[in-house]
Amino acid sequence: MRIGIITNNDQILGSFIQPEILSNHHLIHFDSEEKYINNTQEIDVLFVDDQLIEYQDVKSTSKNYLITDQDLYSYFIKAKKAGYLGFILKSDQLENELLKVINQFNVKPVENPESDFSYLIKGKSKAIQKVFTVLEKATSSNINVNIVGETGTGKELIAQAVHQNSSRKHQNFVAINVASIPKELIESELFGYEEGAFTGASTARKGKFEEANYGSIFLDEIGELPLELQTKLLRVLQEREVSRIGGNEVVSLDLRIITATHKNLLNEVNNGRFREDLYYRLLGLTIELPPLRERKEDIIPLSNYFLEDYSNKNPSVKLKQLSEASKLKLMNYYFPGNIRQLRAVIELATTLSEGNQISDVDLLLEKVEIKKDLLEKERTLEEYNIEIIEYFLKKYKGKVNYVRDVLKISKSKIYQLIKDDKITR
Ligand SMILES: Nc1ncnc2c1ncn2[C@@H]1O[C@H](COP(=O)(O)OP(=O)(O)OP(=O)(O)O)[C@@H](O)[C@H]1O
Repeated sequence: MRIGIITNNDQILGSFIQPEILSNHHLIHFDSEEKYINNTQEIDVLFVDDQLIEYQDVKSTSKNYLITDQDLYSYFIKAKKAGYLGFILKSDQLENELLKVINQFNVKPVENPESDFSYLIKGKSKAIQKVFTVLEKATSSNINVNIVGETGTGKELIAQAVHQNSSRKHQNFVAINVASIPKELIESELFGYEEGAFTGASTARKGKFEEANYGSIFLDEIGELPLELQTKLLRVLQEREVSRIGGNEVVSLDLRIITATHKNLLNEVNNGRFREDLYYRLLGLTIELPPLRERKEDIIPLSNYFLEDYSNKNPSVKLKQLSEASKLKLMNYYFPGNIRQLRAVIELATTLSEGNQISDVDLLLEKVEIKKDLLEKERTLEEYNIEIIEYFLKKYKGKVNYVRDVLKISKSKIYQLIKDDKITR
């Protein structure tokens, strides 16, 4: 049995309810950000702060209660009409009232309330179970976490799961994608600046480290951090303090650092692109997210979850089922964009399909097409090989692992061709 509370009012969790008191129950705190609210379908009993009433779709399967400070009959009627079973008042009795409602549903305390990740991360494959085991270790300590996986495998989701299941869950989770910020802005984004620190710094601004203090910071694509900033980051991590650009004040840091990369960082170290000392500082626990094609048993459960999620978020969209042919098509596809691509394909198919079923033609999967003129010129077999390998290497943006899997050839063969200048990446 899972209990949820949606509120953006810290007071409710702060002064009225001590989170530890409810921690025997599976209390999940959502804030007003839509992404959390949209994750409430699997909650059994949900308490919603009345200030957020318009955000919450009470058609979800949970039993919904309002938390309100308006003891008004008309309000009660409104809540009933909106599908709420009742309401409890924001008062110093709030905690008792909450427990009364919970007990009414015979909610059994869960044995280990900190270790259920399945409300956020879907999938039942062995690979994902292994991820859950490492996640459990990560959340019960303050260790750094490093997530490795191809694009779209769920690295950011895992980072959120680490944060939301840790003792820091009521503090900020701040994510920053190093690769998406122009090089010259990364430093001020991470460390902040004082007014007048440089031209254009008309007001002082906190950096991401300060924003994340007491919570967690997620440094996505850390392998892209320029070398000079790696030195500064190392200093911040060693001294556990930060000061803004152009400032003298030092802020002590108490946060968890979660990093992610699609690159093999050790290779980057060996190639002199990543500082070895920083690599070891950040190392901590590593969570490897396998590509979707290596956990095929997750494809259909994930597809069903995305179908449900999409129709929950768009009340005018009916929940549709996958036909047998469409399941087969999904199972046989390669998914270079992993789970992100699967989600997009399913959402588009829902829109394209007529009726209650999604057929295989509704699933638009990018095809790998060999150039038509391939056979027009005469070549040796070796030349054909080179042309095909080069074609796929370009298609998959230089990702040798993809090409290896598609063409079933060894990585060393590809690297040899690159080394011999027979193909370019
Ligand atoms: N196990 C999962 N269960 C449900 N949704 C998932 C799962 N894994 C990934 N997703 C969804 O797939 C999409 C991509 O995930 P996410 O952004 O976490 O990937 P990423 O590895 O961080 O990608 P990138 O490397 O491109 O930043 C998101 O919409 C996320 O919610």
